[in-house]
Amino acid sequence: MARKPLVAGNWKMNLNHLEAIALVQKIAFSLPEKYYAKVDVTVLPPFTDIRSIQTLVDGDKLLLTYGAQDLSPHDSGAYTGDVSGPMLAKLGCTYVAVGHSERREYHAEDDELVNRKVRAALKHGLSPILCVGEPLEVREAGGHLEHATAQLIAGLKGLKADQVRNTVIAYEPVWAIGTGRVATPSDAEEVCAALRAALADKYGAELADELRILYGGSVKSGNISDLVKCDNVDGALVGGASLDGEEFTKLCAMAAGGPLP
Ligand SMILES: O=C(CO)COP(=O)(O)O
Repeated sequence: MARKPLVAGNWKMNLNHLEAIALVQKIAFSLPEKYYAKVDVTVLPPFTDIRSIQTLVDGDKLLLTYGAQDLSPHDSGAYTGDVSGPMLAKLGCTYVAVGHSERREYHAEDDELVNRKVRAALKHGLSPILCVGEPLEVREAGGHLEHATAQLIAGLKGLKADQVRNTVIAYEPVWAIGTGRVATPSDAEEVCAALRAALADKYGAELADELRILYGGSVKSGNISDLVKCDNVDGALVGGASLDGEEFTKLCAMAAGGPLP
């Protein structure tokens, strides 16, 4: 089955709302509309930027979507500093990243919490981008397939096939994030294929075939083509390169199969 690639720009803790508007305008201006037939493009800004982006996307009827980098497992209540699924849904978010390795590391998020966040996202009509991936020592010890697969299964625990249909998986090896050390296409394919096999095992081949599995970690316009040529890599979760409008636009065009005119 041909899955439409998705390129998601994870801005992390960068860009205020004015800078966000400028970047989204730049992407909208630089990526011709016809590319959206071949690639879905989304940006995941900090929470403080989302309302501004919503206004711009709605007002100018832009074809890109947007989402958030995290959400609370709760719907509302005394959870100082948290932002809930209903709040993000109300802002028109399509996606929300869950279980990014930076959240797991700096906020001590474990698989159980990640699973609750995946459920919260799905409950409110948001597509979770469930991030999995091994640290360097696990890769060096040869445990990367087991590690990523275990995180995937734990993140989706208790969910039925119908519920996971709107989920996106992102394989992001920790050693490739922000290091300039991109996984080789065959490394990425090996893990993404194993993740799809695990999904097929649990939910059946038909659903596993539909779900998009992204690769993330030092993706740039110069290496995206070889990654998306892999059978089981359906796009990218992009950090640093998503902050530069020109570079990100080029990257999206390459993911769609060709350079910009
Ligand atoms: O963490 C990432 C995306 O979520 C990857 O970051 P870089 O593209 O900067 O390596």
